[in-house]
Formats: sequence, C-alpha cells, structure tokens
Amino acid sequence: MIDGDATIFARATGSGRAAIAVIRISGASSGHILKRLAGDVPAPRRAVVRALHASAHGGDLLDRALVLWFPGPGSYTGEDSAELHLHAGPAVIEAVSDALVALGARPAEPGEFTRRAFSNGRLDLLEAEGIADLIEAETQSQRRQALRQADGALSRLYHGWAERLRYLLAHQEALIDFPDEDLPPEIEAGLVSDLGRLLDDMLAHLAQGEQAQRIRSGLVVAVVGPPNVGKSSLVNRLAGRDAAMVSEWAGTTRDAIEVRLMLGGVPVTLVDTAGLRETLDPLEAEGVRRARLHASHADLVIEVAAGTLPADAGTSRLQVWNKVDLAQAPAGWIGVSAKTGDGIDRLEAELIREVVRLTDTGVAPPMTRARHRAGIDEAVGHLQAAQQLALPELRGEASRLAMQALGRLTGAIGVEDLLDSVFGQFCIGK
Ligand SMILES: Nc1nc2c(ncn2[C@@H]2O[C@H](COP(=O)(O)OP(=O)(O)OP(=O)(O)O)[C@@H](O)[C@H]2O)c(=O)[nH]1
Ligand SMILES: [K+]
Ligand SMILES: [Mg+2]
Repeated sequence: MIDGDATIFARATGSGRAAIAVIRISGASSGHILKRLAGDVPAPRRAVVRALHASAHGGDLLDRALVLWFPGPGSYTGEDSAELHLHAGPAVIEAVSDALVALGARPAEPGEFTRRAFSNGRLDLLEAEGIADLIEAETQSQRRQALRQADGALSRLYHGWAERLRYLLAHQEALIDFPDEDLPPEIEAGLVSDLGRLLDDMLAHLAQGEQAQRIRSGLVVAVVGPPNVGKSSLVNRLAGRDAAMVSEWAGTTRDAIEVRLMLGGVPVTLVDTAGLRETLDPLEAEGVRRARLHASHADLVIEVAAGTLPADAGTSRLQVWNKVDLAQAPAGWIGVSAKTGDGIDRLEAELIREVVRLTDTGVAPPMTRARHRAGIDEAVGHLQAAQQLALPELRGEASRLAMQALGRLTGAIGVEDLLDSVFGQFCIGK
C-alpha cells in the first residue's frame, strides 16, 4: 500500500441517496485539517455543529456539519481521527473531498482504516476479518458469528493454544537442559498427554469449521427422487412461489432450478432437480446426470417419493412422501401433500432442525476462513510429528514451528505477505 504516513479520508457511509454522509479522516494531520476546515478542534468524542469552510475559493461555506474529534491512540485506527457528518448531496461530498485534498489528505484505499488499526495494535488479524464479515453479514447467524470474531473470541482461542504450547516448550527445554538430572518419568509422560489433549482440541475445531463455513456461505439442499412424485410442487410450496414448472408429464424438470430461502436464520439454496430414471432422451439424461451431481455436492438431500417406494431409497436423513391425499406415507417417511399443504409445516420444522444441526458451532468460536484452516492444519501437522519424535530436542523444534503457525493466524508474526489479501476484502472507508 502507498504512503502509509499520509492522512487519509473516505466516505464511510453508502453511496445511495441518503440524508447524511459520514466522511472519516485519519492520520497525523487530522487535527490541523479539522482546525482549518471547521475553525477549531472540538473536545474529544463530542458531537458539535460547525460551519465547514474551504481554505481556497475565498473561504467558501461548504456545509454545516456535525463534527467529531477522536484523538489517538484511543481511536479506531489508533491515530488522530475525525468524522464529518455531512448532508449527503453529491456536490457537498465533492466539495468537502476537494477541500480535504487541498489540505493535504488523500483518499483512502479499501480497508486502509482497519489496516492502520491493525498496524497500531488496535486489533489483530482475526478481529479485522471479523469486522470485514460484519460489514458483509446478511443474516442474523452471520452477524452473530462475525461479531464474536470481531470481539476477539477466535483470537483468545488461538492465543490460549499458543500459551499451552509455550508451557509445553518450556518443559521440553527443561528436559533438554537437565538430561542427567533425575527427572521423574511422569513429567515426560505428562507432556506427551498434554500435547495429545491440545491436538484433540485443534482437531475438534477443524471439524467444527465446516459448520461455520456453511453459516458464511449458506447451505445447499437438493430435492431428488423419481419423476412426477411432485418435487417441483414441493419446492414451490417451500419457496412460497411458482419457481419451478409443474406438469403431469414425467420429465418436466430438466435443468436444476435454484431457490433461495432462509431457514432457521441460515441462507439455504433449495435445488429442484430432474426426476431420476433411465431415459433415451439426451436432454433428460443430461438433467438426470446433473441431478445426481447436485445430490452428491449438497449439504443435505431431500428424497421425495409418492405412491411407491423407490428401489434405491433409504440413504437421506430427510425422506418425504408426497401426495398423502392419495396414499398414506410408509413408516419413517414424512408425509406431505404439496397439493393440499398437508404436512408442510412438519417438513419445514424437520428441515430447520437439520439446518441447525449442520450449522451448529457449539459454544467454542468457529474458524471462518480457509486461511484459518490452513494455519491450524499446519500446526496440527507439526504437533503430530512432535508426537512421533522421541528426543525432546526434536519435539521442541516441531512445537516451535506449530507455535509460529498459530502466531500467523492472529498476525503476531510473519504476515506482511498476507495483509494485502486480508485488507483488500474491505470496502473503501473501513
Ligand atoms: N394429488 C396430488 N398431486 C400432486 C401433489 N403434488 C404434485 N402433484 C401433481 O403431480 C404431478 C407432478 O408434479 P411435479 O411437481 O411436476 O413433479 P416432479 O417430481 O417435479 O416431476 P419431474 O420434474 O417431471 O420429475 C403434477 O400433476 C402435480 O400437480 C400432491 O400432493 N397430491
Ligand atoms: K412432472
Ligand atoms: Mg419437476
């Protein structure tokens, strides 16, 4: 990133029509700029109304605005900062931006405010990622997950692991330093079992990460079954609209049809697919191939049948028997009628239960990014190697490498190369 010492500014609020636009300023000359623009530097963190004047154009009045002063190091970025709450007209924003440039500030790059906060130790890399997620969060479960990470829940977890490793290392070093002393064998056995427990915790966290990933990206639920059992009718029922074509002709659905809905606070993509059967029609055959592909990639499969039990039924957790208005559901199947609406509430409740099961991350904070998985995978690899090594010296080295991998997760060490990709995900003004 360019010119890290500059005083930067950016519009922190969205660009649509609005009553107010907030411009943030951060950097060493923020106070000086504020004084030139607003006439004085107000008391810290107090909103005051000021007339903003350009220093050029004979002191042209730009806007009457709410002004806030946040002196460093207690500000978001850790630097002297200010906020201007302007009337959101494009001409106002343009005039104030021009005045800020004339006073020596430059427009901020995406994520530059948060990057400065990171550089100044106001937050670590995991917390910064949490803030990026919070800005992107569209659902309540995404919001909760992001807020936990922004508040440092994940940082505390990884930091705790690093501390446990530091303790193990210190004791391993003691074994190296005093090899001839009569250290009780329990000490070495204790270290080995501590290491095992730490590894178990890390592996459990890795397993849980899949759930968190689903909260971030949403779940895919494929609806599959023989032709004409009412898959499309069922999808339309669940979606509450006529998303997919329905007809009495077997083989109506060819291309997969995706419907987005919210279930249990989680975004779900429901995929209606072609009825599964042997067919000579090349288009329908392609549809069947795609249906199987969707089913194999889905987080959850709803198996639909009606009238007769399909020969290959019996693998999905959600088996739905449609058309109960014509024939009763066999034991173990959820009976519904897409036609009358019978049983749909129960199906919805079962679906939500499955969605919650698939996205439940328990009490521990979940990892949310491929970067976290890679770092923990690496640490686990080193620790598993350490378990195999007999000599304390070698084990110590493996544990040290594992600790470095954990340190990179919070940004405590060696992350220069990572920063552009982490902060590049932010919008301008954050
Ligand atoms: N009686 C009754 N008919 C239903 C019910 N649900 C669907 N149907 C009818 O069953 C026929 C097939 O429905 P679709 O929703 O097209 O079935 P599908 O499984 O998507 O069929 P394909 O896409 O061809 O595989 C239509 O004529 C529907 O009106 C139901 O609950 N009861
Ligand atoms: K049909
Ligand atoms: Mg269909």
